[in-house]
Amino acid sequence: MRYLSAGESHGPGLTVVIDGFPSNLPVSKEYIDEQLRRRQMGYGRGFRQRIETDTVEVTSGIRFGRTLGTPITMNVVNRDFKNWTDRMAVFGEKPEDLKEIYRPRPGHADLAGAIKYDHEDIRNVLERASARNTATIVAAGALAKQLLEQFGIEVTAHVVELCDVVAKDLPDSLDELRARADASEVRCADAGAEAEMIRRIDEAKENGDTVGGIFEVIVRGCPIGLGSYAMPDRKLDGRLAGALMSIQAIKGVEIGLGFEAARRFGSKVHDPIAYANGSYLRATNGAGGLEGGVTNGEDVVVRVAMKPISTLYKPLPSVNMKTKETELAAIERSDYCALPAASVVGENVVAWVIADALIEKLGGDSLEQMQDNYEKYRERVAKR
Ligand SMILES: Cc1cc2nc3c(=O)[nH]c(=O)nc-3n(C[C@H](O)[C@H](O)[C@H](O)COP(=O)(O)O)c2cc1C
Ligand SMILES: C=C(O[C@@H]1CC(C(=O)O)=C[C@@H](OP(=O)(O)O)[C@H]1O)C(=O)O
Repeated sequence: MRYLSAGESHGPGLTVVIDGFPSNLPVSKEYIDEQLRRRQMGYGRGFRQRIETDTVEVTSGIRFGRTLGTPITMNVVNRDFKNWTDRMAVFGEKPEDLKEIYRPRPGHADLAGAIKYDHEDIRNVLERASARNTATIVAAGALAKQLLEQFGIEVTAHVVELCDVVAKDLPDSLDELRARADASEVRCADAGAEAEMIRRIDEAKENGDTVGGIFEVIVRGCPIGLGSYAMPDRKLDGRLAGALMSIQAIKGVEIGLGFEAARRFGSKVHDPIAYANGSYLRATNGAGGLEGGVTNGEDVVVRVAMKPISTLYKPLPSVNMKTKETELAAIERSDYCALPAASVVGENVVAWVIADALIEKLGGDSLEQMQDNYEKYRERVAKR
């Protein structure tokens, strides 16, 4: 399964085309739109989210609410485009009084992108580098989630650290964790930490600054055997890390104990194997559900680090690329903290990667064939 996406942040809209999605899956537009709504939420977002109400228009690959097995095209309109028609017109002459951007923002794609693609106006870079595009992978992930649901696989993301504030009081139950994260303005399941996190975002906003943090994604219900150790590019840990790192502003991915494993003796890292009631069990999950790049039947647990937003309302020094003079970086309307939104993006990205691995394992032409193959595979696994 693969997808391509397109669209500028303030252009007419975004498009995603998905190829290789199985046929006959009942899918709901409301579910996709709900994922898009969740992505727009979160304390610390900028004014843009008050303009947009993201929903999909599906123009191919679905008929009477079921996937056809053919390319699925989904479009999301940029409502803000109507305010940008002078600056973002697709055709026509460039206005003489167009305000161009020459002062790259440290941390954004501005400098490297302008040099790489020979652009004078940095807007030509930032429009596509923008995380506005994450709406497309969320729409794709929303389809993936509906597929995973058929196989009892669920994916949940929640914020575990924001700047220097760490969530500590987390429930054991995944349902409770999800309910609390969904009810939280920062998608954090620890109410005490949430209040402190909100204070950090306020502090950043007051100081013209920004904050990032860490979110965790948990996948429950994966069968043993998704991914493979046989070739490096088939390893599911690498595929998850690659997909998550490709989200804007993501700078680190840990699986299971992650970096902490490097600090411990092996006996305190690896998960002893037991067998009871017809299945293999682990009392611990330091591996985060992945050994050799293959799911081992435990929860897949991934932690993802997001850097603070690059655009600072109190900007850092930069260089005017026209004059080469030292000047402060440009200011674009911006979020102060987009960690809660990024966690929703991460949840949908992980759903996409897991669904892709499931299709690979079970054969992805139709839902029925996948279900038959799943039943047979489960029977085999139960005999081992
Ligand atoms: C949901 C989300 C919202 C974001 N909002 C902004 C923003 O408002 N302003 C900004 O400068 N960067 C924002 N970013 C981050 C930039 O898009 C990102 O830093 C930039 O494209 C450079 O890519 P890199 O950080 O991956 O190197 C956001 C990222 C995410 C995931
Ligand atoms: C538009 C979205 O995020 C944008 C991501 C973004 C960036 O530089 O990445 C910059 C901001 O764009 P604008 O200047 O239009 O407010 C964010 O709002 C979105 O997530 O829907």
